[in-house]
Amino acid sequence: MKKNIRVVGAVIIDGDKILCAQRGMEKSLPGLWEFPGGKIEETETPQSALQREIQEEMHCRVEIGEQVEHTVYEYDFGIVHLTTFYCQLVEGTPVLTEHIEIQWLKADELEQLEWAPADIPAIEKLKRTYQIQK
Ligand SMILES: Nc1nc2c([nH]c(=O)n2[C@H]2C[C@H](O)[C@@H](COP(=O)(O)OP(=O)(O)OP(=O)(O)O)O2)c(=O)[nH]1
Repeated sequence: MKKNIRVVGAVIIDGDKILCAQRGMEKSLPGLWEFPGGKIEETETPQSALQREIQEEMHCRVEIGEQVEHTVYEYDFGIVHLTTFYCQLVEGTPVLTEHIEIQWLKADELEQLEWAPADIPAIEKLKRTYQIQK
């Protein structure tokens, strides 16, 4: 049986732009785009895991808001349960550590990147939400 992997991702919003991060080439899903974040550890809530991951990966602190989307996607290496949350930067600016590249894009530009498959529902939801606001 495949292992279940619980993952959180931060949809960091600054004005009308969203932070996108490109995965390293030595990782699973090499070179695909994702929301910064990672696996939830045993003792963590989704929010505390997200806060820790953003601190570790981006060297900044965020305020975590509403859930954007929850998706379950079966990869060859396991079943990823991905929950994404709206976040605002409250301290520091994101820096590159383990990602290859970061980009700030508008919601309707997100689909220009090649995203990890588990992220597609969140990308579509963000695009719809943005269209309603316009
Ligand atoms: N952080 C993050 N991970 C995602 C997203 N979408 C998606 O399918 N994933 C997958 C990639 C990884 O398999 C897993 C996140 O684990 P991680 O970020 O802690 O793991 P990792 O890449 O450092 O290590 P590994 O999977 O290469 O072992 O979830 C996303 O938007 N953000």
